[in-house]
Formats: sequence, structure tokens, C-alpha cells
Amino acid sequence: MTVVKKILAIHTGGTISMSQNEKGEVVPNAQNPIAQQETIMEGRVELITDELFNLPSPHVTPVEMLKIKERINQGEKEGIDGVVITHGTDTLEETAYFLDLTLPSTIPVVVTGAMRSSNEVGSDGLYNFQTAIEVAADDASRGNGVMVVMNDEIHTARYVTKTHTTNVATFRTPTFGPIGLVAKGQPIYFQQLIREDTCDIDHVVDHVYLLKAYAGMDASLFDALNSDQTAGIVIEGLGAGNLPPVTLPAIQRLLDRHIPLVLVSRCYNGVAEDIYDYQGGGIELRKMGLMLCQGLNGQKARIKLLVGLSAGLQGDRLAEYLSTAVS
Ligand SMILES: NC(=O)C[C@H](N)C(=O)O
Repeated sequence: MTVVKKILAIHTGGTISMSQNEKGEVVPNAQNPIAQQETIMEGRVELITDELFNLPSPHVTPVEMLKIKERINQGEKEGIDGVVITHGTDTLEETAYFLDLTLPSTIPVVVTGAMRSSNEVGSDGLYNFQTAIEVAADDASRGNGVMVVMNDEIHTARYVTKTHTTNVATFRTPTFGPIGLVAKGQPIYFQQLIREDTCDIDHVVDHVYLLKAYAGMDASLFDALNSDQTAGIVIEGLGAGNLPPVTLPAIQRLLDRHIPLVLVSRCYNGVAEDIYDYQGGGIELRKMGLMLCQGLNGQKARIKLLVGLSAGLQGDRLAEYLSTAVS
């Protein structure tokens, strides 16, 4: 006998909900077409549809991310077996990681989207939606944390990133690779993820910033953020995590104000490490008090810092939270 799985589908907007007009421009729809797909996989899945909001993902902020988390919490009380979230791809990785850090659930939570809008030739929206439901309804998907399913691949929210502006194979997991794939509707896992602790937050702090280092960077951007308002800064350092020496006095002024500073690498692959012992090298930055966050890209580290600060973590506890080893 087939067990019918109760899957909550939360729709939030993005290209998956949009259409191309006669001029070839991709525009939002008043009615989200993907949210009309309520009978998909009928007989195997009972779909509970919630059009939580309809935003292009550059309009999504941590406030909307928190709304999605709260909707999932509510769904769990109602006995759902899994969740699929449709989302714009531009900030999808940030929402997915926010949920991964804040949901203690073991039920499968899958985020998906599309690179081609609903009426374009070869539109990937409906396909990705169906594949995401297959993953959310599969018992083997439990306990994997939040996953991103696009183009027949299963990625972890922690490490996946958008790598191409338009290609349907845009989502990639640098360094570690995907944890599984979907073959003709069947999820197959080949890697197990070690889960991180979750923080059950009920609000999100503001003024957490992200700066990218570059050859010839000076102190101006650091000085611009030297204010009472700044809650924390993530710095995408050069290579393994190094900075031009002229930035150091401004960084010290931020540390003197007790503004948490997190260091990641701007490299696409690899992890930030304190290996270089020259002026501005990772060893000096760590000694100064920057917290190294390994394996996360800048935008993910920013979400983690924001979640940690929203949970009230400070000092050593915040540093410990941010320094979770790569797994
Ligand atoms: N493919 C997409 O969904 C991109 C779109 N700009 C969004 O993030 O809303």
C-alpha cells in the first residue's frame, strides 16, 4: 500500500513564478503559476500549498527568511512529512542556509527554483518542483538538514552556491560536491552531512555587513562601517584569508569597538586558514581577533553571523559558533 506523504509547498516568488512577456522580459505574475500545481504526484503526495509571499529573491531579507521558518514550525505541528520551498535563485542559498541554521527539524526541507520562467521553452520550474517533492517525500532524505534540489542534483544548504547567471546547471557545491542526485525521480545519496547545531531565533538583527577584499584595498570601507550601528562584518579575504596591510589600523579600530569580524576566503574553492605569517596574513588577523569561518562563502558566513548575533551569542561563544569545522 502506498503511503501518502503530506508535503507543505511554500511559494515565495522568483523566476519559477514569473513569465516572459512579448518583449522577452521576465516579469512577476499576479498569480504564481507554480502554486496552481496542486495535484502534482497525486496518489503519492498530499500537497498543502501556501503562497507565503511573491517576491523576486533580491527583495527577500532575513525578515522573510524568518517568516518561512515560522511557517515550517507551524506545519510541523500540523504533522507534515516534508517541505518544499520555491524561491528566486539569486538569494536562494542564503534563505536555504538560514533555514538550515534555525530549524531543528529532521523532516526533509528542500529549496528549489528555476532559471527559466514558466512560459519559456525548456522551462525548468515544474521539473525542479516535482523533483524537489520527490526528495522531500523520500524517507532517506530525513536528517540531511536543508537541501537545495535543482537540475537533478541534491546539494546541502551549507555549501551550495549559484555559479552561473542563466544556465540551468547553476547550483554547485565547490570543494565538497553534491550529496546526491535524482535519477528519473529517484533520490540517490552518496554523501552524509554532519549536522550543525541549530539556533531557534525569533527575531533577526540588522546591520551585518559583507566586504570583499581586492588588490589595493584601503581602509575606506572599514572606516565607513565604524559606527555604533554596525552589528558585525564578514570579510572575504584574499587567498587563504589575508588582507592588504593598509587595512589593519582600520580593522583594529573596529575591533576596539567590539564589532565582531569574521574572515572567510574570496576564493571559490577551499577554506580560510591562518597559514601566512606576514603583515596582513591570516596568522596576524587571527591574533588581532578576527574569527575564521571555514568552508562558508561570504554570503553564507554573513547569514551565520546574523543568526548567531540574533541568538544573543557574543565573545567566545560567538567565535565557537562561527568556527564549526568543515564537515
Ligand atoms: N532565477 C531566478 O529566480 C532569478 C531571479 N532574479 C530571482 O532570484 O528572483
